[in-house]
Amino acid sequence: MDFESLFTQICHDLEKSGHVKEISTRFSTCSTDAQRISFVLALDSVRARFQEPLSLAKRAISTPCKSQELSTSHRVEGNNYYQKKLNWKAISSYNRSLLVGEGEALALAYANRSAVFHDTSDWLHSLRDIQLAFDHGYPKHLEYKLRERQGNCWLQLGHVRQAFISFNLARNLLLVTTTNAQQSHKDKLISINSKIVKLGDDANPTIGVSESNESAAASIERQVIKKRRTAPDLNRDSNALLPAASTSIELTDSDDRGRCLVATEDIQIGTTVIVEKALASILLEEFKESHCHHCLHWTPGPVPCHQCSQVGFCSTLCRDEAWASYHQSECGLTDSLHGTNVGRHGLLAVRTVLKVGRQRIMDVASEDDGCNPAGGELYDSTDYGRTIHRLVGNTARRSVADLFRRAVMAVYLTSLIQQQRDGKEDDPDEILATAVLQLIQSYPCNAHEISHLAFPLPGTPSGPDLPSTLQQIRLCEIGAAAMPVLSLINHSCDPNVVRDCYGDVIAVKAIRRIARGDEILDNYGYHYATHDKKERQLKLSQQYYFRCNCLACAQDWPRYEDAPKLVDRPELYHPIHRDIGNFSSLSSGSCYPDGPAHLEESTRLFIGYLEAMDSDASIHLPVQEYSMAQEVLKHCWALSATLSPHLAVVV
Ligand SMILES: C[S@@+](CC[C@H](N)C(=O)[O-])C[C@H]1O[C@@H](n2cnc3c(N)ncnc32)[C@H](O)[C@@H]1O
Repeated sequence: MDFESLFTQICHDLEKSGHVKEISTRFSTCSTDAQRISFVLALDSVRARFQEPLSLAKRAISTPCKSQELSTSHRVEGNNYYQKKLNWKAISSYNRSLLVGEGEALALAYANRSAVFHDTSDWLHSLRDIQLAFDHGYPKHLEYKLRERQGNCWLQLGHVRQAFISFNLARNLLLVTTTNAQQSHKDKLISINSKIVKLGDDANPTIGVSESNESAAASIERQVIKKRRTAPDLNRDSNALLPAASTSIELTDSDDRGRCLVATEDIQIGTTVIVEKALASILLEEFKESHCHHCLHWTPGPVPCHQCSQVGFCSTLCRDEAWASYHQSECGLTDSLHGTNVGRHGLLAVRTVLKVGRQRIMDVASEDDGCNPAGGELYDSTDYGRTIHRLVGNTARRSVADLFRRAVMAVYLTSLIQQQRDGKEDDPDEILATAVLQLIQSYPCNAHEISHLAFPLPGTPSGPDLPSTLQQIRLCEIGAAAMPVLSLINHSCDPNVVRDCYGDVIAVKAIRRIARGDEILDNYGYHYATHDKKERQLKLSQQYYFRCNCLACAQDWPRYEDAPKLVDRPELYHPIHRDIGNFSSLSSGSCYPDGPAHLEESTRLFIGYLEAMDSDASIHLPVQEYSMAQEVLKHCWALSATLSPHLAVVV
């Protein structure tokens, strides 16, 4: 149930009771989040209003969400698309069939999806789906088909022995099938025999068939995981006190903006200074069919959760890791949680407490001395207590009404995740609710967006006949993440670093020259080139509670379109415009995977232009060409981080 409606009802109840003023005065005397939670928990009107949504959530959790019938209908829809060669649409229907499938329906959907992957030369995903079809009890009398497909995939991947094993299994199965008198079976047998003969004696394996198949399944899974784009390495050794960052930066304190990161040496444009994996992350609901619920990487063929029909994973490894870590506590509740409409920060807060676990949260609460030291001690991204727990929440600057609303939200979310299948009635856990309250204050000022480039796909209105240019590629927000080290970076409307996402890992690169001693500055979504000063200042003060004093604000720089051009420097102006024109007209064909030589070339070119402008004392920002060169560079990096055509929402 939607939290805002619930909260409005609670406020009405309080007004009707005539106690609003008194409650507000008493609530304003609470000085800690623990006190705020205890206060809300003691209000009968709040508990009473929670009863209905909580029993609905409990019912949802115990309602079976897998359905053979629904799975079959999505599969049949997929088969129709497949026959019409609408491969992406077929995959999308099979994905849906798999999310809701169980038993044989699951096996059949995996098998059918493997056919599309096979036909689109995605041998690895085809092999993986074939294996999963067997694991879920694919009918024996049809197995020969999958074995032959499996043999083809192995062959294409250069694994001749595995191909030989699969073709032999296909032949043996065909020989014993009852209908082998049919002509089609005979033809198939001849074709498989000829494949086996072609492979020759060299391929004849010495190891047992079942043993090799088992290790093959593990190796397929490893290969699927290896296909994910990985972040670049840090430019230097990792900083001993700040392991996600390089020794080129360190954590310190500033007079007016709290903790900050500064350069310990001159940093060149393009240098990777931070590579951090999220302590916790969430995927937005609309991407559940195209991205992994756990690592947030794009996947053409998600593997569903064993129990619920709401989430998919890029691999069985991610599925098992998520289950062991947090998914078993939220399984069946994801629809109820999304239904609260509390937004990404509320959902991320819930995910964080589930992932960290009650015991650790309790330990951290008891150790908390309220200090927030900068530097001098280890700041490890995996350590909730020393990092995420201590993020700036701007509590003192929040109004009583804002804190009350958040405290009620924290209790509601905590009560939801405490709903159990066994029907036990638990009182809301104060420790967890307090942690959630702290996070829903700090995340709006600290959490990071996870984004992914979306390409138009063949078969969508914008492709494939039209060359899809870079303008058609959109940066989509697909999730949110808690990144402890990135959360130490302060804002500038003219930042010197940018972020690139590799699933739930973010790499931070210099987009300007950074001199030793300079602060590392990111942009919180309000850049001088795109938003004017008034709007920036307003948004930053509303969400982040500070007044920006960066150079762009101090000198009130014009936005991009009103900034001067470098016309009096033809030796830079002309080549920059020429190369931007060349870059923009690149077709998607050359942007797509695995041969991004032109991206490296463009990256090198535009770093060169930015270096030239940075080192020329006669060029003063803002300058249009500087912004343009930065934009191209950001685009090159984002493309290199994604580079996979995918099913996400596009244009
Ligand atoms: C993501 S945190 C940055 C790290 C923070 N300084 C700390 O001590 O943890 C965001 C908060 O830092 C402060 N901040 C960020 N940029 C700032 C700036 N340019 N000027 C003043 N305060 C800033 C604001 O309090 C903001 O809510």
